[in-house]
Amino acid sequence: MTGSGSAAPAESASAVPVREIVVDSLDVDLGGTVVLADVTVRLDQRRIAVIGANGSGKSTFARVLGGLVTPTRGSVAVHGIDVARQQKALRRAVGIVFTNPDAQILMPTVAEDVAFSLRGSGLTRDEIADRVAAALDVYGLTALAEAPAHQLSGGQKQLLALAAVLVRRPALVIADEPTTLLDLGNARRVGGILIDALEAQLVVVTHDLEVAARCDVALRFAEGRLVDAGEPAALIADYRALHA
Ligand SMILES: Nc1ncnc2c1ncn2[C@@H]1O[C@H](COP(=O)(O)OP(=O)(O)OP(=O)(O)O)[C@@H](O)[C@H]1O
Repeated sequence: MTGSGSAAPAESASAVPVREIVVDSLDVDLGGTVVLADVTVRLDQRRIAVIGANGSGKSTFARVLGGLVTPTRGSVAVHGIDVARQQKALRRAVGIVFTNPDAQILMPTVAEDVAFSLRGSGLTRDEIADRVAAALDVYGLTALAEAPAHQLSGGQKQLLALAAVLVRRPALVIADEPTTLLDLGNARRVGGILIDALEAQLVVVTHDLEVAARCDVALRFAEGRLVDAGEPAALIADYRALHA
């Protein structure tokens, strides 16, 4: 299909219902450049892959969904939340994992950084401690709980950033190249968590076509336009053929 219309619904791996992302005639101009043009799509699948060439607009699309870039024209609703008008509700609903984890580390130690995500959550100290311990365990960071966060390796920081986002249990997780810095074992660990175990809806921007293939739907951007949306296997085969 072309850049407008609905992506074909795909079966969700999770029994938990997901809500919808509705993008209507979205344009984004940045610094006088058209970065996204006329993007229209409805997404109710749980795992959504965003692929395409460097500079095609993938990260900008993800940043719009996360409220970090404002639409120039058109509208975007994430689970019924207007991204341009309801920033506070959007921040509660969405967790964003950036490519550069340094930008997300806010506290001196690993455990404090994960706990910081739960400030204002209404949980008791004990509940926070339990959630933090469980998150550190899932990401293999327990032994580093008291380590200075800024001294971790790049891959360990990536795991910490994921733990700090997912501990809040957001309804939508946006991950921009989440496995870029990870070794094979940790890439599998993170892929397993995001793709297989997560109950939240996931938008993952990735150049890793194996990750994209494991999603329920894939979107392909080219030169700021959504040029393909649908079942990942066929879409990826077409994309590979373009570069054969
Ligand atoms: N703040 C900005 N001002 C002007 N142009 C921008 C800005 N941010 C991004 N762009 C441009 O928008 C285009 C799309 O960028 P974007 O980061 O969304 O692409 P991408 O598909 O995620 O690329 P990559 O795969 O390389 O990460 C690029 O040409 C980029 O230079």
